[in-house]
Amino acid sequence: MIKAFGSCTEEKNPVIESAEFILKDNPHVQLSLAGIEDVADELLGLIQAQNYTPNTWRTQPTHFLPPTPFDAANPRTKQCIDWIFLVSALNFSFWSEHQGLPTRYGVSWKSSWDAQDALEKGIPITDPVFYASEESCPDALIEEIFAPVQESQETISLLPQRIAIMREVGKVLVKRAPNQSFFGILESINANTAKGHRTIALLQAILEYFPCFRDSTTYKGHKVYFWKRAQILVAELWAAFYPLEPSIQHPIIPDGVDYLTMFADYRVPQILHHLGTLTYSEELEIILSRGDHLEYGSEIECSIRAGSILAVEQLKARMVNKLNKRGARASEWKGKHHSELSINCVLIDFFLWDLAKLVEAGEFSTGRKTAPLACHRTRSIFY
Ligand SMILES: Nc1nc2c(c(CN[C@H]3C=C[C@H](O)[C@@H]3O)cn2[C@@H]2O[C@H](COP(=O)(O)O)[C@@H](O)[C@H]2O)c(=O)[nH]1
Repeated sequence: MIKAFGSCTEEKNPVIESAEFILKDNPHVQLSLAGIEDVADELLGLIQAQNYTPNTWRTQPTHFLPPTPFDAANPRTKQCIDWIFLVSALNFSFWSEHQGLPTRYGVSWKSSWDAQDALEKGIPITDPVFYASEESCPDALIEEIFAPVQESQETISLLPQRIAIMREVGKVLVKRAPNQSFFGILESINANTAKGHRTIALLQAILEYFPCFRDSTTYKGHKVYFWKRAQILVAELWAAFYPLEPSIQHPIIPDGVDYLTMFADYRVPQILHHLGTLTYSEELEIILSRGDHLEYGSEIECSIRAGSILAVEQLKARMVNKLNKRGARASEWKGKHHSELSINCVLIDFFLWDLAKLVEAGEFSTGRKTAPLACHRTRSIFY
């Protein structure tokens, strides 16, 4: 049965099918196959040189780390899973009307993304029972958490929607999740789903339980799916709990993330275009330079996201091919913790996102002749 929000199919992620439909004869966005070929080489080189692995996730200063080795009974494990869940629910629309200026929105309170800091201050921010309730976690506290730095001339975008999402997802967890935690959902899926199907079942469950994760729209009369936040939730859980020892099976995402596509936001498309994997129409380039807003679900907005999904699929195919050709899949990966690592869209996406941030901060030069075009401006709860 195809559900209103879409069904994960075993054969192919519907996000890829949607992107293919959108990109066919698309007047605004096309893949540059020559660019993709070169960038695949370039990225492989960078990923290997930097020893970039799923464990790199652990090096981000704001990430709340789980205990190692994995310990289901350690309260921090549940807290970490619930923190990743909450952050993924709120992981949208941070682009600023004041891009590049000191007046842009910046969060003043460390606790807003730093769960460790919040917990130390006695705010149980990872606990759905706490944030589902207006009594224990009033709107005013959420506003305070997202309050801007003094020099900022804007507040966080879509604050009412963020508050509504916290209540919505919190209430679902409190009512329906075993142990009132996302960890309960995860454990129940892993226990009740056949081997090889658990990642898909998890993605499907996220879409079923939480309407605010259903990132889909209609393109030329056809239902299309992007599922950015739902997929990145699975991916961040995978990266956060990626074992430090290669011989150990993944404790919570045992079937891996090969099923997932990249997460179509506004930052990764920007770097993919800058690197030369995508070509844009003149009209689209003008729209981006002018900073025009693009409606969620509009044809151009769908096209940008679809282009990024397929560019990363193509990059992955070429990178895997190159590794296989070199016979290097197992032997040449000298990751810090892993001698064996295969490329997937999640790793490429995370690497590109981090790279985009370095380029934006002027800390890395891609050697391209022109600077990146501005990212596209869509105000949406989905990315
Ligand atoms: N495709 C993709 N999009 C990502 C992320 C992340 C962060 N993930 C962490 C996990 C691994 C990485 O190492 C990161 O530390 C955020 N976003 C999206 O970007 C936008 C915010 O951008 P800006 O306004 O510049 O801060 C917003 O739509 C947000 O949802 C990612 O990884 N992939």
